[in-house]
This record gives sequence, C-alpha cells and structure tokens, in this order.
Amino acid sequence: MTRSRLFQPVGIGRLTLANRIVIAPMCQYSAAEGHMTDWHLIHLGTLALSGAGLLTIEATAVLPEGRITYGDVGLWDDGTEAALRRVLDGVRAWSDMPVGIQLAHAGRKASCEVPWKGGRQIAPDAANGWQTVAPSAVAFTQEAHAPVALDRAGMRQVREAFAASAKRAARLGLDLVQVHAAHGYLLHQFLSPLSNLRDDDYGGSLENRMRFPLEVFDAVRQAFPDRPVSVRVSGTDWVEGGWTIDQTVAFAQRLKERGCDAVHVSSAGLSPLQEIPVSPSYQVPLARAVRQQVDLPVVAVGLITDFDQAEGIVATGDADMVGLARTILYDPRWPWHAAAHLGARVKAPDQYLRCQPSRYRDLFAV
Ligand SMILES: Cc1cc2nc3c(=O)[nH]c(=O)nc-3n(C[C@H](O)[C@H](O)[C@H](O)COP(=O)(O)O)c2cc1C
Repeated sequence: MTRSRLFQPVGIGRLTLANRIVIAPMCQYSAAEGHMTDWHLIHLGTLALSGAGLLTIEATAVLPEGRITYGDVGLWDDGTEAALRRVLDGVRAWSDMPVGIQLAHAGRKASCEVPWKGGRQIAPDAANGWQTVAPSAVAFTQEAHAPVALDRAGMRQVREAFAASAKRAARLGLDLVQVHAAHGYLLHQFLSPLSNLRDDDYGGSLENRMRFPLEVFDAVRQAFPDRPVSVRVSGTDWVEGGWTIDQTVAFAQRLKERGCDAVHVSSAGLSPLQEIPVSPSYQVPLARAVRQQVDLPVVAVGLITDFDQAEGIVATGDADMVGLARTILYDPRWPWHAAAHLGARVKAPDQYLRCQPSRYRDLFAV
C-alpha cells in the first residue's frame, strides 16, 4: 500500500475520485459553431486514459455570445448537446474516469480571434464578431471592445442560460459541473471592483458584487441537483485595488453555505495591469488560504509539474487536489509516471494491461 497522499481517494460531494490529480479545463478552440468535433474525441479520449482522478471539459459557453472565440465549445441547444454526447459516449465507452464540465460566459473578453492569431477581439460588425456584455461598460483594455452593461433582463437571461446548460449537463450524465468565476470572465467581472462599477444592488460593496455570481451558482446548483458543483475562482487580480484573497475566502464561504462542493483556486485574468510572480506553485498560497479558512475541498493549480511538488502540496494540506493543464498536455501519462515515482498504482485500460511487458504490470491497479 502506497503512502502517497496524491494517490489516495478524495471526495467531492458524493463523487469519489480515485486520486487527487485533476485535469484542469483547457479550451481547444476547435469547435464548429459551438459543436464539439473529432478533435475533442481524440483530445479528451487521450486524457481519459491518463489515470488522473477527474477530467474537466474546457470552458463551455452557456450562450453563443459568451464564447471567447468562435471556436469555443457551447452547450446552449440540442445540437451542441448532441455533439457533446457523441464525444462523451466515445470517451465513456473506454474509460470510467469521472468527467466534469466547466460552464462559462466570457463577458467583455468574448468575441476574440483564436489565440494563435493574436487573440484580438473581433469587432461586432466584422464577420464572426459580436457585441460583448459586462457588469459595466468598461473595456478590458483601451483597444478592446466596449461592452454593453447588462440590465436586469440581460442578467436574468445569463442566469437562466447557466441553469439550462447545467440541466443539459445533468442529462448528459456528467459527473460534475464547474462554474467559471475566474480569469477575468463574466462572473469574475462582477466580483472585481475594477470591472464592476455598478451603482445598483449588484455593485459597490463586496456583498453586492458577489450577488450575481451567487445567484448564478444557486441556479446551477438547482439545475444539477444530485451531483457535485464546484466553482473556479481567481484568488487575486494581482493589481492594487482589485479582487483579493480575503474576498475570495469570503466568496468561498458563501458558496459553501449554498451547497458548493469544491473550490478550484486559480488567479488573475481581470486586468492587463496585473503583475504575476510566476514560478512553480505560485498560486498554491491562494489555495492554502482558502483551505485553511473554509471547510471545502480545494484544488491548487498553476505550474505544478513535478511529482514530489504535487505530492508535497496535498501531503502538507495546502490543497486537497492538484490541477494540471499544460503539464498533462506535455505528458498525458503524467499520473502513471507520478505513480511509478511515488510507489503508487494507477488505473490503466485493460487493453494496455494485456499487452504491457510484465515489468510495467506492477504499476497498474488491476
Ligand atoms: C490551452 C489552455 C487552455 C485553457 N483553457 C482554460 C479554460 O477553458 N478554463 C479555465 O478555467 N482555464 C483554462 N486554462 C488555464 C488552465 O486551466 C490552468 O489554470 C493554467 O494553464 C495553469 O496550469 P498549468 O501550469 O498546469 O498549465 C487554459 C490553459 C491552457 C494552457
């Protein structure tokens, strides 16, 4: 029996993960009008054989205008649901890894070209561009779109869209829904005093800025009743006068009271003025602060690349789980290699078990 904490099971609500390695959501910008494509089958299928404890599907737009780019995945109608089902059926036929989905709305950071073309926003009057929305008519940068401030009817539409997508996620049998309230997208725009300048019940005090994200959470929680709902938060804006870790802790506490099952602590994305001290584990202190003050399972993420580093994060209690993004793109067998390094075992597909040379068999839980 391994002493590795990383390879011990962990609970998120009623869901039990076989280990504490979580695959973070990663946009692939490869959807066609919101529909998943064969790329998603190959990409998610590869990750579903990795031995991680949970696979999280990329930021999935709840409305077409909530997409970052034209190539974002959506879950807003029967067609996008059917495309997602086709991919999920393929993945689930060969893997029993739990699969979650991140539901998102990009707000003022929507309507962009694909990142490898520079990520510039596409003007509403150009082909494939659309009008963006936000809590206030405050652009991300001087060159960026001028968003329209959401009125109450617009906010209701967004909230109902989150709920409708969550209902579709339940129908698809997804194991977890993650609400995207990080990285400067719409819900984070409501949270941060830098992007939320409203003078109604939804702006000003912390209580008011949290109101809409919490209402969206409640709607998702209600639409996805039997399985876990988590929230991804930015632990700081890394800018003077922006969203802070203390506010993140207060938000996480409120989420817990409303039935949230886990918090995934990332950071930034709200302001172009951010100064981020990027280094290995640089966001772990944010996760630790939430975990120490709020009784919820916490995921830490960001430049976690090394097996002992990951083991240390969960063994010391800084976080309950580690999230991997670029790390697992680079090495989709990272959990296997971590298990070998830490003297633990991972689940491998029967097909690989049957044909592995015997020296590898000991690695796998049969
Ligand atoms: C290609 C790519 C796409 C991403 N897409 C998303 C996304 O859809 N939703 C999200 O919350 N974060 C997204 N992220 C951020 C990652 O989930 C993660 O927080 C970040 O990359 C840090 O982890 P890493 O150092 O292991 O890459 C993305 C990152 C990459 C590299």
